[in-house]
Amino acid sequence: MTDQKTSNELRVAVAGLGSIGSKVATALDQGIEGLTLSAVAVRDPAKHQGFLSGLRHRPQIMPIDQLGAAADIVVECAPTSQLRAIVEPAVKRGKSAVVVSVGGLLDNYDLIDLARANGGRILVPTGALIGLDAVNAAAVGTIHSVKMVTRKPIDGLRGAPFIVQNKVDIDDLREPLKLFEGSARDAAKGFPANVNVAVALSLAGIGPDRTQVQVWADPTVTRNVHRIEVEADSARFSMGIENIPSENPKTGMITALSVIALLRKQRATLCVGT
Ligand SMILES: NC(=O)C1=CN([C@@H]2O[C@H](COP(=O)(O)OP(=O)(O)OC[C@H]3O[C@@H](n4cnc5c(N)ncnc54)[C@H](O)[C@@H]3O)[C@@H](O)[C@H]2O)C=CC1
Ligand SMILES: O=C([O-])CC(=O)C(=O)O
Repeated sequence: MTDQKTSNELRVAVAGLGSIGSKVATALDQGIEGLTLSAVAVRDPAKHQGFLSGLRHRPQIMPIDQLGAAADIVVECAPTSQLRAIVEPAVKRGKSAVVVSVGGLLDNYDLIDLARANGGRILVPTGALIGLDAVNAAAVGTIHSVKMVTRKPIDGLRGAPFIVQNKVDIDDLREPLKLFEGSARDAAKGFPANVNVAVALSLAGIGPDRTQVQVWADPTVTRNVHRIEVEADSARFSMGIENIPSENPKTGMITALSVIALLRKQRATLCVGT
């Protein structure tokens, strides 16, 4: 597919049609002002035939690293391991990349310089979190501290590298267990599919080394619970969100909705919130 445009609509490509990507693709297909779903990348096309046939306008299926040539905005909805293959070709061409695997940005920080050098953009939605508008605003002044506590049901944590490497048995827990306490950077290494939110929070505020994170395995909760305390020279605020897990137990349902809300803002006449 060439990079030629046929209308003023922004062409959007979705990389990965899992829990987040399938909802984003559906919303685009149903209509978001000024945006068209132009392409998708999937690992196993046969698995997604039913879904793609149900769309009103069938997008092209392309290899993940070619989406950047076929769209104005590429939405990364894949595992962290695919982040670079998705974002690099887009920002190199001066396009925008929406990134949900935010933790992966920490190991690929040069992508931000690459985007800057080529007029590209990297957009991080608030995702499964809350209040990044307030954190952004507070960061214009001075933030003294940001603390976040994440509690997830056991199903949402199984297989995390921290748990596997430290051989922690979480299956028979009867009460909450604090698994980790440290920086957002280290939390992302230990729990790459669980604390993208902590990295997004850190990038909005005081960075991945100063943002303090706790991760708890909690058999008493059924939702992914995040509580945040911010102490700044302009304000002190506490925020909390209790996410209903999607069909992927690690991922809160609101994450896809946050991406859709961000896409709606790209061409909306009225934009509310920063
Ligand atoms: N920023 C945030 O607030 C949040 C971010 N996330 C992150 O978002 C990402 C996506 O999450 P989910 O949709 O729940 O994951 P998912 O596992 O449901 O979907 C990922 C999809 O990517 C596909 N995929 C993998 N390799 C591919 C390739 N080479 N080409 C094309 N497709 C490929 C998989 O087949 C799968 O369908 C994850 O990294 C997750 O950790 C999740 C929750 C919150
Ligand atoms: O969905 C959530 O609650 C948060 C999550 O998985 C992440 O940040 O990776």
